[in-house]
Amino acid sequence: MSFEKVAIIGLGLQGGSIGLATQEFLPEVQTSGFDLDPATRARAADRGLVHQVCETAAEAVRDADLVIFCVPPGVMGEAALDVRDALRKDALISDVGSCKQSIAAALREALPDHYVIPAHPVAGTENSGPDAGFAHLFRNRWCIVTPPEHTDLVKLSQLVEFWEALGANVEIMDAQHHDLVLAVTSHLPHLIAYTIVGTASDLEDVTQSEVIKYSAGGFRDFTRIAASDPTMWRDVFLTNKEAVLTMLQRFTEDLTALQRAIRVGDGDALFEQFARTRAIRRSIIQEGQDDSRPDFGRGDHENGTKKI
Ligand SMILES: NC(=O)c1ccc[n+]([C@@H]2O[C@H](COP(=O)([O-])OP(=O)(O)OC[C@H]3O[C@@H](n4cnc5c(N)ncnc54)[C@H](O)[C@@H]3O)[C@@H](O)[C@H]2O)c1
Ligand SMILES: O=C(O)C(=O)C[C@]1(C(=O)O)C=C[C@@H](O)C=C1
Repeated sequence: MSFEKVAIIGLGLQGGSIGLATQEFLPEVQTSGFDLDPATRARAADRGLVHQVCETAAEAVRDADLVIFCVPPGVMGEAALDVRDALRKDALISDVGSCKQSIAAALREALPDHYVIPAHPVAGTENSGPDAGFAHLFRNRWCIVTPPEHTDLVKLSQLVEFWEALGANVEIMDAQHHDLVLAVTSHLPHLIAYTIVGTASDLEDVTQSEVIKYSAGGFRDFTRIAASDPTMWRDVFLTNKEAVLTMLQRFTEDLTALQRAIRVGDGDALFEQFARTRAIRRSIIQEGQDDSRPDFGRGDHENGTKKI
């Protein structure tokens, strides 16, 4: 492995998982970490999320040749500014943020003299904080790397090698394209889940206890997604605003078309749409991309997504 010391800023789900995975799959690499929250630092030390939990961000990045920011999207820039003067000159800067264009801009503005190669592991759960991380989070999951034009190819291949060592399948993508794709595959589904769970619990003739009692079906899957971290998701929608609004516009048009089909009794239109989406789900399963990985089910780890 090209890196000798990896510093992780933010020791929640992502930071903790990177720390644990690095220790498990790259035992020769030193890991250090910092979190703004003292209770999280204490818990990170108890769980051994990294070899060394530091009291300051500057101390964590000292001598590190890879620094990964694992904080909410809205504070990437300020977290980077915190370490600017303590960084090694040749340290590679990366992150795991869910949106790429605005985070890349914030990191580059804070650290103009460093190589910044952003990344996004498309792997997560609805849990957050220092107890949420686990070493196998990235196994067989995509990690999308969004290098800037004319990036240093050696540094890029080192970062790819790092993520592959943690078990991820790496894809290189343009940041703008990433934000558009993830707006529809990740951000919009979260917005829909937050909306539908809120709507159900707001209904005057449906009590809270009924929402819980009858949520054994499809609705239950929505409640899992809607339990995701409010800080992170507030930041995702504010930092990927344009792409989300574009996709939301398309979604609203399609929803209106279905609404009309129901109103006018157009069963063919409904059947056609549902048959098309069923085929999509089945092709995902055929390609082995469903979420029923043997290491990702109930009981295999403490805090991963449980199938419900
Ligand atoms: N949760 C997911 O499913 C998921 C998946 C892929 C990527 N991401 C991205 O990963 C990043 C982290 O998300 P997470 O799920 O690990 O969140 P998390 O809430 O579990 O962890 C974030 C941690 O950052 C700490 N923090 C906040 N500001 C800080 C600062 N200025 N300096 C140091 N620490 C600070 C918080 O105390 C917290 O412990 C986000 O940018 C998110 O978009 C999340
Ligand atoms: O499985 C989940 O709970 C997730 O929401 C993970 C998920 C996703 O939407 O796929 C959430 C945010 C990310 O940036 C990447 C992964």
